[in-house]
Amino acid sequence: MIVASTPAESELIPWDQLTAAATAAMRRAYVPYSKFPVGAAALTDDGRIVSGCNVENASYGLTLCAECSLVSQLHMTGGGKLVAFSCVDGDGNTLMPCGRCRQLLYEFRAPGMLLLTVSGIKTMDEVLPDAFGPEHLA
Ligand SMILES: O=c1ccn([C@H]2C[C@H](O)[C@@H](CO)O2)c(=O)[nH]1
Ligand SMILES: [Zn+2]
Repeated sequence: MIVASTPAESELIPWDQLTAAATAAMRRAYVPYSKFPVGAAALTDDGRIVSGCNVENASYGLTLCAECSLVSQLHMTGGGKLVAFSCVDGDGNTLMPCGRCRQLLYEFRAPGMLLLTVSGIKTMDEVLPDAFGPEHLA
């Protein structure tokens, strides 16, 4: 199992590989409305890289963020938890996951999951403090 529990351990994460996978996924985006392609990639706790792109819809609110597609791929390719996450826009620049996607990622985080953000490598707790999760369901 791969676990990087603090930002100090982030050198264990193949960030370049994740960003390359996110960029490849971004090129598959379906974005006729926003024209804003997004790609996301994550390392799983058994060493896979899963990725996703945004898929928009004529009913704009039904748009799937890249992270939705990533979580779907996580399950379709064997499940597990996410150890590290990276997300890019159409220029290949690091992008912050939206609020809804932070919640999606929280559900499938491995302990100590790290995110590459516009302001450096952060923990899930830093980007979604005091999160609601399955542990709160009685
Ligand atoms: O974390 C995010 C933020 C935005 N988008 C997509 C949704 C929409 O298609 C486009 C513009 O918001 O970017 C994502 O895929 N992930
Ligand atoms: Zn989102």
